[in-house]
Amino acid sequence: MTTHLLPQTLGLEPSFGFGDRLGLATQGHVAALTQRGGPIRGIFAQQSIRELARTARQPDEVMAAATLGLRHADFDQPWGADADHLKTTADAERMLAAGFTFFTIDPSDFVDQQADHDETRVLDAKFDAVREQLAWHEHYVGRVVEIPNGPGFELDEQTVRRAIVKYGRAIEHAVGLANYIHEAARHAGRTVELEISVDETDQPTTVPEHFIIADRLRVCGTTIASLAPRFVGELEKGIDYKGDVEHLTKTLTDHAAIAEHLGPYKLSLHSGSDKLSMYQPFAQATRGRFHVKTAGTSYLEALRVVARHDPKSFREIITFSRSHYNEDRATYHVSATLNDAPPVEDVRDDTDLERLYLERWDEVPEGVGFNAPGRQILHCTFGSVLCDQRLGTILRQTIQAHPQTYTKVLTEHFVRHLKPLVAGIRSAGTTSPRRA
Ligand SMILES: O=C(O)[C@@H](O)[C@H](O)[C@H](O)C(=O)CO
Repeated sequence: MTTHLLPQTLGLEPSFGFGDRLGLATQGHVAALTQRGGPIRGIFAQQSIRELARTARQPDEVMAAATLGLRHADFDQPWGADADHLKTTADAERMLAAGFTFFTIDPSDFVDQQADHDETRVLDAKFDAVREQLAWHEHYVGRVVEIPNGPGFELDEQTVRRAIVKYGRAIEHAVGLANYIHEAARHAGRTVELEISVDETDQPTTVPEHFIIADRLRVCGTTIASLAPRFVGELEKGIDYKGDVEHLTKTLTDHAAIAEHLGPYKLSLHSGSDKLSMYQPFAQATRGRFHVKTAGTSYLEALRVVARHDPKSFREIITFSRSHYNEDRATYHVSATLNDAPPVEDVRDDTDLERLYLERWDEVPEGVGFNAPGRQILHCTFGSVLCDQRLGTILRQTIQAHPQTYTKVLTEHFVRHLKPLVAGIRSAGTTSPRRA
């Protein structure tokens, strides 16, 4: 059976990112996608520059691990490779050289988040400072926007000024980096696709802001495969969605209508691990034009293998992770504190300890609110554990000694993720491109 050993662009097909911080998870990822992925394509090589730095890995190691896992699994479908959260041309060069095909541009360093809170006097001063450079203000003020099958709104002066101050420089940076990536890929004889991610802001991306971002990209000739807005609610690492799913669904429908009208392009869900209550509405509202990005949850399932085969080392990893959590959580959206989960010495039973630190949303007894601070403490400290000579070695050796267990727990875990996504595609009545 021939296999697709090289990643390729996936276009508008529904896709799912299986970030793998150990480089040992691909076979479990493939098993889950093959079992319950339906029309969803897999992105089996996915790491952000931040993850590479925290795990001291190189892009070509990520690509090699995914390719090896796919070869062992005899995988014969198209797949993608996501160079995630790129901020500079140097980031892009590294990932292009390693053969990545999907480039996620992260212009968040140029997003002025304070604009959401600035009083008019301050906002006007900031706007006056950029109005010459970002001379597209007149193009939007007073415009009445009617999106087919979507929202209608008027772009008043304050809305446009705030959007320009908040996102204007970020859009310019994203367009510049997109042009660089396309030119570098052309020189290398490669085909690539782009995502723009503005998901890591404190405030949600409003529908008018999304419209202005997408329309500027269109006017500048920047074609994207996907866009990652900051959705409403709380999308914390390693746990389910926190918020009003009904309100989320309404905003997803609006965002999807803009993507259809100004693209088409996919909506991308970052921190997509374990967002079980989001998946069906997300897939349905986008009518299958979505990308879901996960990474931390595969690392947590690796710790589950240690919990089951070497509980003593699992205890040591928890204690070590707790000692690093307050520092490592700095760039991640999490709410757990060390007081929310007990130190290992307070939990005698090993099974209880696995449940306390690795409990999943669908294992929570009916009526008990899902909150998993232990998951967040372990999720954010992946880099410290993997780079610790002793514990990183124990973790890798345990997985290599019990590959079937890792494949089993990953398959079970990602089937839970994929089932609601496929159900959402089907309930939207789309006939997403069938597998070749
Ligand atoms: O930790 C990271 O930097 C990545 O996993 C990043 O958060 C990624 O974009 C993501 O959201 C995966 O869940």
